Order: sequence, then C-alpha cells, then structure tokens
Amino acid sequence: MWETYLGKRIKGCKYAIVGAWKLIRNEASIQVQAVISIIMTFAGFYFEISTTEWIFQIFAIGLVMSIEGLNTAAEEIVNFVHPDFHSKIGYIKDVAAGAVFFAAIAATIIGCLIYIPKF
Ligand SMILES: Nc1ncnc2c1ncn2[C@@H]1O[C@H](COP(=O)(O)OP(=O)(O)OP(=O)(O)O)[C@@H](O)[C@H]1O
Repeated sequence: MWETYLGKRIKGCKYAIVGAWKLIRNEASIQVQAVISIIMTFAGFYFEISTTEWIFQIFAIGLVMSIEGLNTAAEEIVNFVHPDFHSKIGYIKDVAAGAVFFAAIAATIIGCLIYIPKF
C-alpha cells in the first residue's frame, strides 16, 4: 500500500508533519514565531478582522514560519557539511537570515495595516 503513488504522498505528508513538529519542539526562533502567531490569531478574533484581513494574516504567518524553517534547514546543512569557521559559511547563514528578515518586515507591515486602524 505504501509503495503506491497515493501511499508515497501520504508518507511524504507524515514526514512533513514530523518535520514541522521537530521545528516547533527544537527551534527557539520557530517557537517565538509560533507564540506570535497564536497571539495574532487571538487578536484576529478579538478585533473581528475581515475575511480579507484573515487571508493576509494567515499568509503572513505561513510565510514567516516557512522561511524561518528553511533558514533553520540551511543552518543545519552548513553546520553539518562544514562545522568550522569559514567566510562562505558566514555568508550563507547571513543571506538565509536576510530572507527571514524580508518576510518578517512584510508580515509586520501587514500587521500594522490590519490593526492600526482598529485603535
Ligand atoms: N561557521 C561559521 N563561519 C563563519 N561565520 C559564521 C559561522 N557560524 C556563524 N557565523 C556567523 O555568525 C552569525 C550567526 O550564526 P548562527 O546563526 O549559527 O548563530 P546563532 O544565531 O547564535 O545560532 P542559533 O540560531 O543556532 O542560536 C552568522 O549569520 C554568521 O555571520
């Protein structure tokens, strides 16, 4: 059953869920993002934001957490293949962190556009 096309897709989903759980359990940066996401979700219900605002908020949360996860994966790869100090490793880690920064800035702007008018 697991060797069929559908079986392989289901197995892939299982690994992805396990990976998401590992990120939440082990990575402080993801834990911070998860807590912020929960707070923003409560805020969404409290301020009764519109469907369009929910779409943007959920998209922003997904974007930041996805890129933060990819940043963690990039860090793990470079630490594994080259544990020693090297300027190229520093560059790779810096640009991976920079990608998170872009997503975080976009999410912050979306949050401001949604919530500032509510005050
Ligand atoms: N092996 C290395 N070679 C060169 N520069 C490095 C290396 N490791 C880290 N750096 C530099 O230090 C910065 C922070 O690295 P890293 O993300 O590993 O530290 P951290 O954020 O304290 O780690 P963690 O997220 O695991 O707590 C990198 O962006 C990079 O500029």
